[in-house]
Amino acid sequence: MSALLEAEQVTVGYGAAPVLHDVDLAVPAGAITAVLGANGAGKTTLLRTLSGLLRPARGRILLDGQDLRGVRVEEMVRRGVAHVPEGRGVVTELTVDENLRLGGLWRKDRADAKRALDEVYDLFEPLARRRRFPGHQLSGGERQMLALGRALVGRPRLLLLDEPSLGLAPKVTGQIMGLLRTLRDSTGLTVLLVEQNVRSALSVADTGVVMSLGRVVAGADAATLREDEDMRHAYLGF
Ligand SMILES: Nc1ncnc2c1ncn2[C@@H]1O[C@H](COP(=O)(O)OP(=O)(O)OP(=O)(O)O)[C@@H](O)[C@H]1O
Repeated sequence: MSALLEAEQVTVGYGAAPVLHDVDLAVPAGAITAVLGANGAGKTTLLRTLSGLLRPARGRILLDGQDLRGVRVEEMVRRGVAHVPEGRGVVTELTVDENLRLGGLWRKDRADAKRALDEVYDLFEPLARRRRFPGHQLSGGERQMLALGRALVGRPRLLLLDEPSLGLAPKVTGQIMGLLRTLRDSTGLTVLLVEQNVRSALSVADTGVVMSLGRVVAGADAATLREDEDMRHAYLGF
């Protein structure tokens, strides 16, 4: 499998002290990759760096083999990279419909933006029923659907998802994981999924990387990670 996105020897932090150290990562195209690790391991920082929100102090990020140095976040979106941050980022004062339309505003092909919006309503029936509801009236699961749906309206090639299961009932988490699989299979979507919920992440992912203290300490296919008892005990807590 070829890599859609790569990090090479990336070191990055918020101030002088690095949070990520010499991180190498290859995100295979058309697959779901889970990023696992304890609190504070650097998973969110990795996602923010890959989406262009944080600039590496050293190392480089490549999309389709092209160095992303100097590429702005808006341009990343145009190139098909969508980042759904932890906390969901729904605009609570706007309606469901307005939130979803925000995800397609930048697109020149207005007819396809409309089609993508309709597809999201087909995927997320609870959103279709609540089109005119303001974001603050939605449940946690619905907000998560909305954040995901808004990203999908932009027809991304790569979805960077931070903790989509946070605060959700297991059933809703299962639905979201199932949807990621469906999108991978039907559209070839590439997903990088940060999750505390290791079991659910490894149940849906094709491959996984394990982070500890700002470093990638392991990378393997998901089945291998599920079965590696030493790894599970040392880093994954189950
Ligand atoms: N905005 C920030 N400013 C300074 N330090 C930060 C900032 N955000 C995160 N850090 C630090 O970077 C380290 C890695 O945090 P990060 O959020 O990337 O980890 P994580 O693996 O995503 O953990 P969690 O699951 O708790 O979100 C932590 O030590 C954290 O305190």
